[in-house]
Amino acid sequence: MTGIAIAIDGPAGTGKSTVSREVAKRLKLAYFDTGATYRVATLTCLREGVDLANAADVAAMVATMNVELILNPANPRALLDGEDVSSLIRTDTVALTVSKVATNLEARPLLQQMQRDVIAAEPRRRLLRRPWRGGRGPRHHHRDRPRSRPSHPHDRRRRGPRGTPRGRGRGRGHRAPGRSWPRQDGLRGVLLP
Ligand SMILES: Nc1ncnc2c1ncn2[C@@H]1O[C@H](COP(=O)(O)OP(=O)(O)O)[C@@H](O)[C@H]1O
Ligand SMILES: Nc1ccn([C@H]2C[C@H](O)[C@@H](COP(=O)(O)OP(=O)(O)O)O2)c(=O)n1
Repeated sequence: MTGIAIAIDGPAGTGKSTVSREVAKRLKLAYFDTGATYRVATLTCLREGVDLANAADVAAMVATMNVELILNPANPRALLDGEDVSSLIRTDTVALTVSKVATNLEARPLLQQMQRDVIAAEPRRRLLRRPWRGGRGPRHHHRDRPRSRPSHPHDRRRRGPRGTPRGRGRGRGHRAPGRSWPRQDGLRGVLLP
């Protein structure tokens, strides 16, 4: 047996996340909020002015976004280009638009692969994945992933005219303290000691 899966279901706002975090805390598991990956992707697109109805543009942005998730159940955080966006991704603006990214059949497999990468890179502690209400996306194979960073019309704006990073002076090269699994682009998990 490789693990135990616990499903917690219920309407929004009924305490699924709270229970999941508490379970993770008590069992000393990492806490990986997969919904946060969709929320961060949505925030990124909103910030960069990407049309959420344009599946290819959204997917290109998802493929290049620089996200770190702190998997500590006592204080799970989401960092975008080093900036803590944990509160921003919970705003109504994101909540009302995140489904457009979550149902984007080009972006979804990229995010799912990133989620698998985070899980695969967390060998020492098991992960508790938050349950969610919704259907399954298409299965995605590693070989389908773009091998290099795709060119994108928003790239120039993201980098700035002279290649300056976005955020508060802590761009792509920034690494949060703690163990991390950096990728050139994309999502990574960080579990603070
Ligand atoms: N047992 C509880 N008693 C009181 N408030 C709770 C309880 N569980 C969760 N909450 C609060 O309810 C709100 C929604 O909880 P959350 O875990 O985010 O729900 P869900 O993940 O199901 O959407 C949060 O503000 C949380 O603090
Ligand atoms: N594994 C997941 C987790 C979330 N999603 C979708 C479902 C929602 O539209 C968004 C945000 O998920 P989140 O769990 O934060 O949403 P709620 O807490 O239920 O409001 O992402 C998904 O498609 N797959």
